[in-house]
Order: sequence, then structure tokens, then C-alpha cells
Amino acid sequence: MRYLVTASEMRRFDENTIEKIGIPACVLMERAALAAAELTEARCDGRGGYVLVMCGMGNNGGDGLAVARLLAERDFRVEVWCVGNREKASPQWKQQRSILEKYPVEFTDKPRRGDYGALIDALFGVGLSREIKHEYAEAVMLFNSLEGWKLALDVPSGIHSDTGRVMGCAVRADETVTFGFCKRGLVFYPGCEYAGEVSTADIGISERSFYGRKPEMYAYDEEAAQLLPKRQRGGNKGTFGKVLLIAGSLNMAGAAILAARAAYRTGAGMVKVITCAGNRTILQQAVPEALLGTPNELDRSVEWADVIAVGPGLGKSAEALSCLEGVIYGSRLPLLADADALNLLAEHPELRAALAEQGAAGRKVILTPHVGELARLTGQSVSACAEELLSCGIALASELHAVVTAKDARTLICGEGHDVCVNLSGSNGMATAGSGDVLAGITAALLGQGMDAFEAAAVGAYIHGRAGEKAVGKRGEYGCMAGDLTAQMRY
Ligand SMILES: NC(=O)C1=CN([C@@H]2O[C@H](COP(=O)(O)OP(=O)(O)OC[C@H]3O[C@@H](n4cnc5c(N)ncnc54)[C@H](OP(=O)(O)O)[C@@H]3O)[C@@H](O)[C@H]2O)[C@@H](O)CC1
Ligand SMILES: Nc1ncnc2c1ncn2[C@@H]1O[C@H](COP(=O)(O)OP(=O)(O)O)[C@@H](O)[C@H]1O
Ligand SMILES: [K+]
Repeated sequence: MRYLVTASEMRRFDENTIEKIGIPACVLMERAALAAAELTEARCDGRGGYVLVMCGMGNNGGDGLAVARLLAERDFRVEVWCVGNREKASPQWKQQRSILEKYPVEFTDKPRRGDYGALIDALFGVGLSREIKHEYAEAVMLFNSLEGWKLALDVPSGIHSDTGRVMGCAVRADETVTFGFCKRGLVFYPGCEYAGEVSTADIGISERSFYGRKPEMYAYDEEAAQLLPKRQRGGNKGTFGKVLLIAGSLNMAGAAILAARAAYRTGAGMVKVITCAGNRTILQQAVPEALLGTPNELDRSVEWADVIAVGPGLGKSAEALSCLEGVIYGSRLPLLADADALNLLAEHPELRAALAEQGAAGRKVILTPHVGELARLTGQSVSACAEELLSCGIALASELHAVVTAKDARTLICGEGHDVCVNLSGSNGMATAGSGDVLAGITAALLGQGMDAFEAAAVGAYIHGRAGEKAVGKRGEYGCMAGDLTAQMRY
């Protein structure tokens, strides 16, 4: 698990480290600079050569000046390019600048070479507070146009460290070395594309610096796959969760097939699909392992199940609505609502209120909206929801007392009383119809195996993304279809 921090959280941890723990700010800066200098040396194969360091007037620029010094000591030929008004330079910047006087570096008002081995961006870090304009924008553009390996210190200049947005223009780096904790903007689009490969350097700011207030966002790495529910050796198909899937409508059998397969491939003991009569033959052929039922046997099926997933390809017919009413009013089983179940909830405030009441009373509920569904549920525009996925996800989770998997290229898992989990696995080859149905099946299966709703949603999103990465590895970004995801699932 890795923390993802905002600029203000990072500032708080910096201050705690300096003021409460007592590590001087210059020590932190020196350690940051050392990490960057070592990375630069490794990437330049110890060959020396010309290095350009572009520095702003804040502490990010101060880091840059310290890196310039360390590289000059390691036989690099260093050019330092300072951009901005010196009168506004930070105290640490001034200190680093005066130390640098004694070292053999060249100060330039504009880079003139075409053969830099490395270019270091230390214009702005977490202190970027507005759009980049005028001389700064020109500097960023010129920096980007130069050839050579580019390293950003802390954050590529111009990327908003909390959101990943481009503030006017931004440095395109090959690598970013971020200090202390990974900044949120380095994992969100488009920031992650500007950052290149990201590494986090330990500069002496650790969990010790939290002082009771830890970061509010994190992401799982590989370890998420280890969080799958343990499979009892002596178990049988009844032990591993009976998933009731209410999915598919006329001409939409595929959603039910994908979700059912995904649930089985995530360890569900039994999957029963309630779908319209017209889908029976195709479902039985495509997923012979699934049990089948019709909407008029809903009550009996609910009694049989351990978990209910409702919505993929369901449509919004009267029959679909009555199924949704049935699983809300007629059951307190863990419930996952996806796709058309969400669209129906958006149109039926009484159902939504009932679900909220059940969530408050402890029913495990997961909603898995994509941005369009979130827009219907929140009454905002699709573009507003895409821009504000985090606040929309948090608001919906707290209104319904539910876990919300707000799906996008970076899916956010939000739940009352939980920090936000960002899913970092996945690939753009998954932007293909039916990927969401696979996620619904995976998450429902985890819920059916007894996982806590938040963990089921977070681990589900992670393994879904991993399946997508493997499918894309096999079929390519263009060739990947949702069915390839279930084929690649292996734990
Ligand atoms: N604290 C610590 O102990 C440690 C901190 N560390 C390092 O410090 C970095 C944070 O430093 P920071 O807070 O000084 O902010 P930074 O990113 O340099 O930018 C501020 C400067 O930019 C300016 N400015 C902003 N936006 C602008 C715009 N659009 N256009 C033009 N100007 C703009 C702003 O000017 P102003 O807004 O005041 O006009 C100010 O001059 C952090 O990322 C890490 O690298 C590490 O050494 C580890 C220890
Ligand atoms: N570029 C991407 N990177 C990672 N995951 C993606 C990307 N694009 C789509 N996905 C994932 O694919 C799934 C698409 O779901 P959804 O939009 O509901 O599809 P559908 O409704 O067609 O089944 C979501 O889980 C989303 O996070
Ligand atoms: K930077």
C-alpha cells in the first residue's frame, strides 16, 4: 500500500518533521537532492557530460540548486538556469544559491546547448498555485523542446500536485523523483503521463511525521492480490459464496454472461442468473456452470443467495424495476448495484432513500457507477463528474452510507469512514464495452466470500485492472475485448 498525498498534507508532514521531530529543513533538502543526483548519475551511466538544471525561486528550485552542486562534485558539467524574480526567492533557495557560488557550475539565462545528457526540472513543486504564464511558460516550452533524459523533482512543473491537471503547460519528464510520499497528481491523468516513471525517495519524512493525521488517500500495489479471502481446504461450492446475478435483458445477454463468468473466475461457489426468458438458451450455452432463473422466481432465489448483484444489461423495463424493488425491499443481503440498477435508482428517489436507510442500518451496499451513471445519480453534468470524480464519489457514498466504486481510468473507491483508495492497475485497452460487467461479477464474488464491502470493492478493482493488463499483454490495446479479461483471470 502506498499513500498518495496532497500538497497541504505534504506541507504538514514537512513541518512536523522539521518542527516537532527536529530534523532541519536543509537536511531534508540535501537528502532530496542526493536522491535526484544519484538517479541522474545512474541514468547517465557515470559518464559525466552536460546537465541543465532549470530552477524556480521556491524550495523546489532550492532542491535544483543542491542537485547542481552534487552533480558538479561528481564531474558533470552543470548549467544552472534560474527563472523568476530573485527578490521572491525562499530563504532555503538563497542559502543553496550562496553555497553554489563556490562550485564550478555555469549560470545561464537561457540554455544554448543541444547535447545535454540530463535535464533537471526544478521550476515548481507542490507550491505551484496558479496557471503558468509568460516567462515561466516560455521556460517550460523551451525545456520540453530540448533533447536528453529529463528528470522532474517532486512533480513535473505545471502539473497540479493534487489533481494531476495541467496548469497552462507542463514539463514532460522521462522520470520524476518525488520526495517523502507520492503526490496524488502523479497518479491521476494527465499528470501521470507527464511524470513518466515515478520513484519515491525517502528523505527522512515517514509515518512518524503524521502525528495522528495520516493521508486520506492510498493505492494498493501487488499486495492487493494477497487480500483475497482465504480458501478453506475442506470447503465445498456452498462455502464460497452463492452469487445471485440479476442481469441481461432482450438483446443484452452479453452483460449477464460476462458478469457470471467473472464471478466464477473470482472464486464464487455458485452463480445463479436471473434474466429474461429470451436469454436462457444463449446463457446456458455460454456459461453452462451457471444456474438460471426467471424474474418471477426472485423471492426464492434471494433466499438461496449470499450476495446479490443487480444491473448489468438489465434495462429499465417494468420487470427490471420490480426486480430492483424486490432486492431492496425484500432482502438485507449484501448488494452490488451496477449499470441500469443505478439508472433506475437515479429515477426513483424512494428506492434510493430506502437503500440509504438500509446502508445506515449496516447493510453492505456497493455501487459501481461510471462517470455517466454518476452524473445521473448526482444530477451534475458528465464533464463536472469527470472533473470532480473524488468529491462526487465521496458525496454519494455518504448520502447512501454505501461503498462507491467511481469508475474511470483511475477508479476511486469511496466509503464513509474510509480513506479513499485509488486503483492504479488497468490499461486503456479496458475502455471497451462490457469491462464494467466483469468488474461487477468480480466484486460480487468477493462480497459473497465474506469480504468487507470496502475491501471487496478495492481488491475487486485491482484484480480487474490486472486482468485487463494481462489481456492487453496478450491481445494488444486495440485487440482487447471484455471477454478476454475473464479469460486472463488467474489467482
Ligand atoms: N519544505 C521542506 O522542508 C521541503 C521541501 N522540498 C521541496 O520544496 C518544494 C515546495 O517548495 P515551495 O513550497 O517553496 O514551493 P515551490 O514548488 O518551489 O513553488 C513556489 C514558488 O513558485 C512560485 N509560483 C507558484 N506558482 C506559480 C506560477 N503559476 N507562476 C509563477 N510562479 C509561481 C511561488 O511564487 P509566489 O506564488 O509566491 O508568487 C514561489 O516562488 C517541494 O515540491 C519540494 O521539491 C524538499 O526540499 C523537501 C523538503
Ligand atoms: N484507460 C483505462 N485504464 C484503466 N481502466 C479502465 C480504462 N478505461 C476503462 N477502464 C475500466 O473499465 C471499466 C469500464 O466500465 P464501464 O464503463 O461500466 O463499462 P461497461 O458499461 O461497458 O461494462 C471500469 O472498471 C474502468 O475503470
Ligand atoms: K519540478
